[in-house]
Amino acid sequence: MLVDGNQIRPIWLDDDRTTVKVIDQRQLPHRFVVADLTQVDEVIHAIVEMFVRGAPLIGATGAYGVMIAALNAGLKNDPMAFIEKECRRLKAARPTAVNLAWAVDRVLAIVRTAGSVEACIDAARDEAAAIAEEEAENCRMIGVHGAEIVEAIRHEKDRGPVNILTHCNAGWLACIEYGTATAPIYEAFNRGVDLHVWVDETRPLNQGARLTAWELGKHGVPHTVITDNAGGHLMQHGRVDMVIVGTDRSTHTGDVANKIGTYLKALAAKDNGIPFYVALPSSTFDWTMTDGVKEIPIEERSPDEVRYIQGLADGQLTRVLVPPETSPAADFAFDVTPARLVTGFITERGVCGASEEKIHELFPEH
Ligand SMILES: CSC[C@H]1O[C@H](OP(=O)(O)O)[C@H](O)[C@@H]1O
Repeated sequence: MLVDGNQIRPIWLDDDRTTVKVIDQRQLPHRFVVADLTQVDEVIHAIVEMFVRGAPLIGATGAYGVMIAALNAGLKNDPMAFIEKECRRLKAARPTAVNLAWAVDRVLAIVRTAGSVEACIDAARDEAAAIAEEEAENCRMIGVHGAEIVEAIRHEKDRGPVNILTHCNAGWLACIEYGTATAPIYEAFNRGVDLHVWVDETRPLNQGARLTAWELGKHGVPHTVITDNAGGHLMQHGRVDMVIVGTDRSTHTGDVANKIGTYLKALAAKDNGIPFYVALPSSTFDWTMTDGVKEIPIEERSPDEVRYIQGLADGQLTRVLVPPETSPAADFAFDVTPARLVTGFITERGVCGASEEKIHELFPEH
């Protein structure tokens, strides 16, 4: 994506072809900081602490983590055993986004057949790069297919912009390029469609207020940051025409795990007859699980993410305590929206209904 005249991605390989560079998203929008990852522990730390986040980006980061494991395997007595162990650690970094395990397993399968350690390094590097490029193209196509929906809504309206509500950050900062939920927004905006985005702040880490607002602003997309609880009110008053969100893991039966609060937006959309779309590359479908509410693991993170909020004060990034020091807190990072509340999935192959039958029509190979 173009940011202040520079084409950048949230992750890239340094010219040395061994150092993985990532934008430290914890510090956006107020600080643009790049972190260097050269050790598997650093990759795991970057995923756990959310330097990088978002299913496709977590997957790409895990993929490059396999390359780093191979780079570190050379001095080990049993390099392959070392790589296998490091892959298990990488996959355990965060439980909900299916892309992490999918990407690590895909690279590891190639590495297992590579032979020498040098060959393992090259194979891992090439497969990680391939995953990144495939996901970038998948997100571009999500934008192409999703923009058709936005344009159709624009034509149905007699006046005013298409008002789109999105939750959390399913933008290019969560991917490689374009984003998932934001891809149709960027594509429709680039086509000249009059649109506006309601950006849920998305407590507790404010991925919407911090990240979605930042990237939409950099692209010049009209947007308004709102509290997480304002969406229902706006829907009741006809100020939301569609909802587009991303997902960290969606079952092949149509249940959608996404940032906490998504389920409540889907309920409000259903109650107000507003289309609720989920944008994802097929790498984010879970082809084994059938009941998302029962089966999808929901990450619980440190209560301090709820108790403290970060912002800019006197030019300094500052954390402040919100509840009483003595009040316990709980931080459920995701929830699951049942398929019955989902209008459709926007994928790289097109748009389909949120049912096993319709998903498998689009992806018959699964
Ligand atoms: C395109 S996946 C984006 C997805 O990931 C976010 O979670 P997190 O910021 O914790 O990685 C959120 O659920 C987004 O919708």
